[in-house]
Amino acid sequence: ILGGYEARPHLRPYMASLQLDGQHVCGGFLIAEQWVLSAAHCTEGTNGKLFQVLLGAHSLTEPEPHKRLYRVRAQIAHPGSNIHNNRDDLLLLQLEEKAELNAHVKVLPFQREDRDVEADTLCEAAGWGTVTHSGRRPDKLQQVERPVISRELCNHRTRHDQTITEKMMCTDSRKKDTCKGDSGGPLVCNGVAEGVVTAGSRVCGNYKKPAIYTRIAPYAAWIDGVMASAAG
Ligand SMILES: NCc1cccc(Nc2n[nH]c3ncnc(Nc4cccc(O)c4)c23)c1
Repeated sequence: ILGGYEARPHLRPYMASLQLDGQHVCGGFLIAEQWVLSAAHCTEGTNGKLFQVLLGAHSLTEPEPHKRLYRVRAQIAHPGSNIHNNRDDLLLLQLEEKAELNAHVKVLPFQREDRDVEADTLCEAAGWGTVTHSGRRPDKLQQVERPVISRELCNHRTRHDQTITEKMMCTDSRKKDTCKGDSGGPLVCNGVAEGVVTAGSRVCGNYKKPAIYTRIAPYAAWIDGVMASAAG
């Protein structure tokens, strides 16, 4: 997160850190007791290795009550996701067991009504992604508030030039923005997860390249289907 600030500890008890060999790779969030939603691009370069999912954390390194690392039973990328574009950039992770829910570990509801969030709506992104252009990684969860911008503006040829589909949304990226390692985290508007951070052009903090999110509502049926079929 560029231009943000340290989150109030455990005020975002749905936040997940997707890790490989103890290293934060991407964000994610708890959508059900045994399921985390993240971004398919997070699996690039992982050589098919399964993530471990850290829940209940504020600091990535310090011991904290309710902080727990979960093994992953299955990682299911959306069938339409691919390395060449940002379409269908969603990843479902089934935890080895149901997460122990408590004050520090909670499920975040996601939007099921497929309707655009109005431009200028203030939403929040959070994550352990880089906090400087030189790539400094924070130990503690960061957050930033960003206004939604219209798909029309985001699709302008000087911005993302007609690549933003109706299954994506954008926020202003002037100075304050999501960045490397924030992918997979939720964009929360009025307490509901409306989007999942996708890297897009990978640029951070430049107003010419607004932040892009995969809208969740268009994928509600896919998400429900995967969770139902893997249940038990
Ligand atoms: N703001 C959109 C967004 C959301 C999520 C991730 C991203 N960026 C990135 N995702 N993956 C990456 N691998 C390498 N570099 C990256 N961006 C980067 C790194 C240093 C300085 C800088 O200005 C930008 C990214 C960008």
